[in-house]
Amino acid sequence: MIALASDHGGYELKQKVIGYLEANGYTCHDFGCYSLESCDYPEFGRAAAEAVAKGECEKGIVICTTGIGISIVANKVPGIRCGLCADTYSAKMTREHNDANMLAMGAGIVGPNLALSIVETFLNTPFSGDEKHVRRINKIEEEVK
Ligand SMILES: O=C(CO)[C@H](O)[C@H](O)COP(=O)(O)O
Repeated sequence: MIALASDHGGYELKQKVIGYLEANGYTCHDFGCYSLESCDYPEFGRAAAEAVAKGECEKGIVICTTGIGISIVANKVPGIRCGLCADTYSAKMTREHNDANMLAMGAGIVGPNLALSIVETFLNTPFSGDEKHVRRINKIEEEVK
């Protein structure tokens, strides 16, 4: 189960991502928004992040115009490591090194084809499990206690 959320700026790209995910066998839980009407990204991004933090969804993908605001919101939820990615290298590295459980993208930054490549890379790259990365992630979790 993948949690998704966007504001109006990310709505159309989110619909494309949902279509891609469902076509590839994923189940999606869309926490909103549900139209192009202007809205506030914090409420939707927080709802998706809380579902991931509680284990109700395995991973989350959040989208606004830049990806910045909604990634800030997601990263304020304890247990969330949300990587803002505009390229597939970052998507690979945020899984391998940061064990990111959420991906943020900016619909005004990445086009739909690149966005779907980023999503595919993010979902199919495992955490490396390297001791140094585990240690660093544990330090992140200590910082937010
Ligand atoms: O990228 C964003 C936050 O980081 C938002 O999508 C953006 O700020 C929305 O702006 P507007 O209401 O002017 O469309």
